[in-house]
Amino acid sequence: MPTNFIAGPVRVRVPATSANLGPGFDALGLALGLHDDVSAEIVPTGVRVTVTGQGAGELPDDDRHLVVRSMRAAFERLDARPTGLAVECVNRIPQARGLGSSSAAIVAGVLLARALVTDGERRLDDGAVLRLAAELEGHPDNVAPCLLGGFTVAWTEPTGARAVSREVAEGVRPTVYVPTERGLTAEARAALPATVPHGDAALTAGRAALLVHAITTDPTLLLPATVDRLHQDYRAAGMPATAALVRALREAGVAAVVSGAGPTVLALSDPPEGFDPGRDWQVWRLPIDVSGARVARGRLGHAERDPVAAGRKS
Ligand SMILES: Nc1ncnc2c1ncn2[C@@H]1O[C@H](COP(=O)(O)OP(=O)(O)O)[C@@H](O)[C@H]1O
Ligand SMILES: N[C@@H](CCOP(=O)(O)O)C(=O)O
Repeated sequence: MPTNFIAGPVRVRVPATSANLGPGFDALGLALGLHDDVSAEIVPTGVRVTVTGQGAGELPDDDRHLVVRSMRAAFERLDARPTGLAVECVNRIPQARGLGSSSAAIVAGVLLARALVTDGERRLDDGAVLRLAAELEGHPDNVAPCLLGGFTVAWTEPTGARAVSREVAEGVRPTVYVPTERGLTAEARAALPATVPHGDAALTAGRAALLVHAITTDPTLLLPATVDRLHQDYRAAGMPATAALVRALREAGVAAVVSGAGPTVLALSDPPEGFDPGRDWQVWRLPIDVSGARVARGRLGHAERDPVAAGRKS
């Protein structure tokens, strides 16, 4: 049976995410109140991508664009063949910084493709969307909070990725310290060893379990709960300023970790009055995104087209 497309554009708002949260490598993640807005429409021919904000003038404007590649992957699952695509991206999530920009682009693409197909939700349910997005990203810990919002635990079974989302306790106050320099996740993953000492694995597993309790119930435990021995030390040489800031914040009693694969630093509690991060970081206090990716009919409106998110001008 031929696939039918809906008439007119659809849009999606996708949150930034911070993965790992210290000990939860490739498993734990948090959705943050900083978003990309993307719209897509079926057009008679060709592929056209416009980008405003982060990545404008750098990202490809054709089939190589990650949103389009993700749409293509979803269309394939849906057995749908669009004639052409027009995509508009308003990006606020800094790219290659450890804030899940690639996952946001992938989730946007998969959800937009599904929304453009008339019976898309029936043919690609939410579980299938998570599985496909995790497959495209290569690990599930960013796409899970991006889709579900809140704090998520993700894991992979033989059939693919799964995830649960939990509400975050009051008193968890995320701040991100975003540097100018970039770091590609693929390169940071290449810095990891194939095996780790049993003691490091055991310690980290215990802290990851404690973190689920700390972040959902008792934030006073966040400092011990964010100790990791699986990835941050191995990656420190590639991001010395990040490692130094994590250390300084932790010595000041702040539950700070490398955000994702870095080089952004995530603090889950407030720094002491007058704390000086010591160089030119962009420092953003971000709310938690509780709803995850949201899809709607229609093109981007005036508010969605503002590339600078409210409160993000520090
Ligand atoms: N909004 C976007 N649109 C298109 N491509 C993107 C977007 N965000 C990220 N990417 C692609 O993903 C790369 C960064 O991915 P990655 O190294 O995983 O960093 P991050 O931690 O930001 O996800 C970018 O260099 C770019 O190629
Ligand atoms: N678990 C992954 C998380 C990568 O997150 P990103 O935001 O840097 O893409 C890893 O640590 O490699």
